Amino acid sequence: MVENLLQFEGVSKSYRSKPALKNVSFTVGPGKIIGLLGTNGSGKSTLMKIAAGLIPASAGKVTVSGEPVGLASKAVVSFMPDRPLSEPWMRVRDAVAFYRDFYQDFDEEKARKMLEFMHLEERDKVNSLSKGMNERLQLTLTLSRRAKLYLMDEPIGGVDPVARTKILDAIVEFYSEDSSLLISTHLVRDIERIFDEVMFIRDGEIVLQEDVEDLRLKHGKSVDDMFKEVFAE
Ligand SMILES: Nc1ncnc2c1ncn2[C@@H]1O[C@H](COP(=O)(O)OP(=O)(O)OP(=O)(O)O)[C@@H](O)[C@H]1O
Repeated sequence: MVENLLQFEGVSKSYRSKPALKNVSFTVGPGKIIGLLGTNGSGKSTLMKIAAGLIPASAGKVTVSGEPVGLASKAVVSFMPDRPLSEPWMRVRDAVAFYRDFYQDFDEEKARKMLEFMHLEERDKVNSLSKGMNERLQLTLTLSRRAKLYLMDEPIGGVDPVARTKILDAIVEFYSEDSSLLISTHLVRDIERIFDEVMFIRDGEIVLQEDVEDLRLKHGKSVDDMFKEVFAE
């Protein structure tokens, strides 16, 4: 039996009375890079935060490797938030030390290699890093944990095309194939080359989940073309 790394069953979430996720069900298998694609406000961050155990669902069931989301799942899920998790005084080396002390599964050797790949200096102040360099640091910290499931919320949002390429190359280079990676974005064209599978989310509902090769064969379209078609206003 193939183990489901992440499973949502009938998950809904409302903020006060406003629905953000409506009866969402899907599974993520091991060894895949999956794109969670949707326009602004479609529910991507909400879904990510629920999977990471940062906010509760209003209804439904969420499991990671068969266990309900909670302390045990947090130990095997590495979440890259859309804003940096660091203190203003920190240098890159402090941020790395902070992660090392906090997460037992942190691979310092891998972090060093990634910092080098990303052209980040250990003495750089986190506060004075550009947006793109900051995203590189967040990605380094997130991927340096030996997790089963990586969740990345808009890892290439707000950076220029050169930085995007570097970040995507780092994901491909440093991702370990026995884990899975769920990446949310609306920048489909730049990133579709790295996806095995895509999920389209619209107004809080998953409207398509498909293997990227199948999608291209079946519809004769790139993911980006499909995305534009599904989300045309
Ligand atoms: N803390 C909150 N309080 C109230 N409403 C919220 C909150 N967070 C999100 N929402 C609403 O829930 C819906 C889904 O938001 P969410 O942030 O999940 O979307 P998203 O797809 O990540 O969007 P974006 O690409 O713009 O980041 C939106 O309508 C948003 O306004």
